[in-house]
Amino acid sequence: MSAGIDLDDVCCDFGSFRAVDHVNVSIQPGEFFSFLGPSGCGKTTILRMISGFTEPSSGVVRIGGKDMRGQRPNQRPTALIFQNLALFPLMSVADNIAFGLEVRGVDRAKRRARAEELLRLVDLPGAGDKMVSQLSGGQKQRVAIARALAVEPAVMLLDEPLSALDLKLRQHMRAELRAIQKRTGVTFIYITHDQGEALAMSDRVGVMSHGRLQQVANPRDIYDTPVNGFVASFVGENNILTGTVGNIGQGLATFETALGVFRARMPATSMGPVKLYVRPEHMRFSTTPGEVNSVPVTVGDVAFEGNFISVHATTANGTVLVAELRNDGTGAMPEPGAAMHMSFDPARAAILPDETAAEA
Ligand SMILES: Nc1ncnc2c1ncn2[C@@H]1O[C@H](COP(=O)(O)OP(=O)(O)OP(=O)(O)O)[C@@H](O)[C@H]1O
Repeated sequence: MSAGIDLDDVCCDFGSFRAVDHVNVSIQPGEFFSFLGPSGCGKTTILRMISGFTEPSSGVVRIGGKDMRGQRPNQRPTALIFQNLALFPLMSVADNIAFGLEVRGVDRAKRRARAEELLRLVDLPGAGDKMVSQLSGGQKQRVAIARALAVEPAVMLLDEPLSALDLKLRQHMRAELRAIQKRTGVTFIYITHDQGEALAMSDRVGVMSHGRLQQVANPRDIYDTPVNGFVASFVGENNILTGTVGNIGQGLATFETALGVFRARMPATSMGPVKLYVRPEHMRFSTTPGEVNSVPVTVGDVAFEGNFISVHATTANGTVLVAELRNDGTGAMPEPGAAMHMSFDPARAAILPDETAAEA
């Protein structure tokens, strides 16, 4: 019932502009896979090439191992869900869900039974007789998913389906979508520019920039071990320092900056420019200098955010460093104006090819 998808060296050109640039990825049957990236990076174009609305300029899309060249959208085992749901407002919920089955000539009793089954699946049991106009945004979204699932697609393609919903509902629907995907076992391909959505729902995430797939990994690895400055900066926050690499050995390197010499992981030797990236939650404060990677600072803004405390501090040369401290009552809590030391564990900092280099 679910199928894998292979994008084999796929490119898509619009005139002289290359929107998708040599993308290679294999998505497993039953996987929840997200393409994550900023506006214009080529996500929708990838989805359109999978669904058949756009043909690749070169390369091959395979669904369930089958070459899709020449296969029209309605010949592909895919269903597409957009932000604008295009439900029929004057039809009942059940008729909306069963619409695709009616087109295929399935009889009324079977359509109704299938609609009820799908309503239970999306957690709207008994809502079949309601009109679409009586539903909330989140309920409409679930009806749209049920309607797409009615025709038993092997692959669901979701194009920012939650972006029209308010924040609370969006967060709730993340868990719903994930649960629906697990229950059905259908392959979900989800595109979004919202890192929180991609990280929370996906088995794996493909981060894109300028038509290129920068990294494909599970959410934890995307966040903890980004391969370059673009991924590090697009997914989460960072303190970023410029400098030059000194000695390299056993995965760690020294990095000479205007603030002093630091040690950090260097996952790959890069021929181009590199920068040092440290996430705010890995910065520590102390009243005495730390043993490694320590820099004296003057504490600036201390913002209480509930579960964490965000602290800005300034070094002697005016560089602003940001820390996020857990609000758990442990560790020295910086006070505005205090002279302190900030430090970070070398294993928690990375020297990576810099952002502009990754995007070039
Ligand atoms: N039919 C087209 N003709 C010309 N250029 C196009 C066409 N479709 C897309 N593009 C361009 O290709 C690039 C990628 O577009 P795409 O819609 O895939 O991006 P996206 O990552 O989905 O962005 P968004 O998040 O804003 O939807 C953009 O620069 C866009 O302007």
